[in-house]
Amino acid sequence: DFDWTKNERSSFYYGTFPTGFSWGAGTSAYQTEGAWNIDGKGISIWDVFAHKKGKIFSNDTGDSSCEGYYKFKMDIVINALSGEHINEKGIKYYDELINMLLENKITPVVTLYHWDLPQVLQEKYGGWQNVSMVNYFNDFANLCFERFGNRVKYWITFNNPWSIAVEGFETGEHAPGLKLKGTGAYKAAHHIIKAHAKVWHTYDVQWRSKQKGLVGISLTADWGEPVDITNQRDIEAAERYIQFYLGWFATPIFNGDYPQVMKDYIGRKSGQQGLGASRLPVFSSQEKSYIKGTCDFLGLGHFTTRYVTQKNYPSGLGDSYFTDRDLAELVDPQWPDPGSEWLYSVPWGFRRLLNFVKTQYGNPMIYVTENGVSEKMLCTDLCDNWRMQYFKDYINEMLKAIKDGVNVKGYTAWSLLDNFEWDEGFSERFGLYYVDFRNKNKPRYPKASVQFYKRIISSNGFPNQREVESWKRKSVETCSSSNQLLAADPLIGHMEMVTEIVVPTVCTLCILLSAVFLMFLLRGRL
Ligand SMILES: CCCCCCCCCCCCC/C=C/[C@@H](O)[C@@H](N)CO[C@@H]1O[C@H](CO)[C@H](O)[C@H](O)[C@H]1O
Repeated sequence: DFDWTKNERSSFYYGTFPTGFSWGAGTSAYQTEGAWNIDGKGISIWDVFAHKKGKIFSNDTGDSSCEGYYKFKMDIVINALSGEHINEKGIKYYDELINMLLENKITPVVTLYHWDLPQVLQEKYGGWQNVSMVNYFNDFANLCFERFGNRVKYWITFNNPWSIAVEGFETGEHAPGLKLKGTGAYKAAHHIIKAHAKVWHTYDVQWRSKQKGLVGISLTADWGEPVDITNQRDIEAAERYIQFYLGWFATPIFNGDYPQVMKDYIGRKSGQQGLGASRLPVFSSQEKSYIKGTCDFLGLGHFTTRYVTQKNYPSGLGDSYFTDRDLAELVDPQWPDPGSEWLYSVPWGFRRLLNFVKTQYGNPMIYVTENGVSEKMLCTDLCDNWRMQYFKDYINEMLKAIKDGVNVKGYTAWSLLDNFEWDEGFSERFGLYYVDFRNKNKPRYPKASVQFYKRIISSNGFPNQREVESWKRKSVETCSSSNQLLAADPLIGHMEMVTEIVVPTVCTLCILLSAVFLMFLLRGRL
């Protein structure tokens, strides 16, 4: 069992990762591609949500975003870190993307669902509130296995189902923007877990022997640390925090059913509300055994930590996912928080979370799929010291976890590029590369952190103190010149406008005027 009382916070560990450890940087379709209505692409729930006024910071949309649909070839070069109707143009785009990744010796790890459900499925069936999504998602996954599976060997069914369920159907901050408090998130999660399991079985039965790939799911979770490690009630509250976050999805997939503590708490509160059944749906015994074991590897997204303490929420006063947990979340004001208001840098929480996964789910193979830190929109400093510090410390805690025996096989930094940060629009930047969204060409500029991350990758870790300390210095040296280029960008943008709009317009006018003048001249002569 996980030992809650052991909280060792050791100093920096110099050493390297096991040979063959994988390194990467992540992106997602809606957040980077743009081209929202091009080449026959259907409309997704995020297209519709972002077009509604007042849903996204500054009413930003992902309509053009980083223009990744057009610029992916360039992005692959910079990433060289060491239904019924099938849209063939879309298939061609992903074909080329995958081929180009492979040509550049980058292994594609493909996420089938990163939140952009076709809007038609939302309108017709209620999206993830409806069990019919299980079959639709399975058809889609099957098509992807058929078309891309000869080249893609790592498949992730869902990215961060916690956010899909809670932010999409409980708080309504994400698409489809529904506030079905205390029921919607549980129902969505139930169907997502079933859909995941079905897709894993489809791969297992129809494709695995030919394609020899792996299918996993990517779960995101914060770490929850008891406020008082000697207080049993705080320890139990912290464990509930994790079980309602990670365990909600991981326990059915690894152990066959929802965490007991979720069944107990939601069941009791539903009873107190006078409901005949728990708001947490129930898996039949057949479903439990079908779902159990449907994970070849666990993708793990992790960004931050909370202190947790017991807090009772009497039933009947606005029941929700949040009040079902009977806990309060706290943060230490000393923790650095450079960007998103929910994101505090607490590296030691990462090692604790990884060890929790090891003890709870039988030490599965883990790929860290998302980990990173943002800065606010107005920050245009490419010398991102705080991000270098974040990556250095979080990656180091992951290394310590590997030394503890956790089976981590790879790490993906979030994110390759600044991009559309969901309800925060473009106001929070997570990228290793800065994207100038003011310029229609969306130029990319390397931040110091990408140089730093490249050094971690090429050394496969942190060889010794002297070398690691020199990395920051060297990375900052290169970012000052990029800062100058970025500062000149409005000027370049202005010059581009002059060459692309003003000059052609003036030339056209000149030609027209000359033609009119010539006509007058000829008329006079005749
Ligand atoms: C008792 C009542 C309390 C009510 C409190 C309600 C407030 C809840 C708000 C929840 C906000 C959680 C925000 C955290 C989200 C992250 O886990 C999530 N963003 C991680 O997902 C990935 O994030 C990346 C960067 O943010 C990136 O956008 C990626 O696409 C996501 O997968």
